[in-house]
Amino acid sequence: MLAIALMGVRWPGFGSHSPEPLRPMGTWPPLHRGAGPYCERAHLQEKPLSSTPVIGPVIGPVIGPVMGTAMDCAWRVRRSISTAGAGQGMAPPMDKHIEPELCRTMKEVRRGVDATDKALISLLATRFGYMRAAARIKQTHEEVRDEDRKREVIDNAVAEAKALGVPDALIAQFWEALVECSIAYEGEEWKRIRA
Ligand SMILES: O=C(O)C(=O)C[C@]1(C(=O)O)C=C[C@@H](O)C=C1
Repeated sequence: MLAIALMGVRWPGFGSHSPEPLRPMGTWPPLHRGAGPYCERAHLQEKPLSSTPVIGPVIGPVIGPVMGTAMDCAWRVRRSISTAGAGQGMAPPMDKHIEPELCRTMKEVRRGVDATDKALISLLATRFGYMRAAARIKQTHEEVRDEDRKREVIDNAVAEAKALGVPDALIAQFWEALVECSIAYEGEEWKRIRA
């Protein structure tokens, strides 16, 4: 048994479901920008406990399958959390979630969607704050709608979507609606401040 342990046999079940091979730090290929702020540093994670060589063969066969699942899940959540918002100053912290490519159940997917939506709302709250600022700064109500700037904002979003590999036609539609909502909000705000 000791000989097997010293040979580095892995703890059965621990991390055995991991869909990606673990690589030593620094050996991962550069991530496509589409990986986004929440996985930018994912490849810097240390190895999970699945690599523990000594105790594995002794008690692993007994508690491995149960603990393995729990540890694997915990590792995937931790891996996501520890990378949330990495390197993106404006990215809000995200609730516990598992990165999309690591999800295996709809429960995990929906938890990720809910966490993402919450972060998006936080960013939208910031954006609408800038609309209130614009409403305060613009001297006339006619200035609220600026078609040139609207075009520029949508073009920026489309360019970013292309860079991230997101369907840019959908993003263009999305931003059209977003800027129109922003104009409506800013217009109401402009009037409210001066009423
Ligand atoms: O840049 C502005 O002037 C804004 O008020 C912001 C904003 C936007 O949503 O980004 C809103 C209204 C304008 O038509 C253009 C852009």
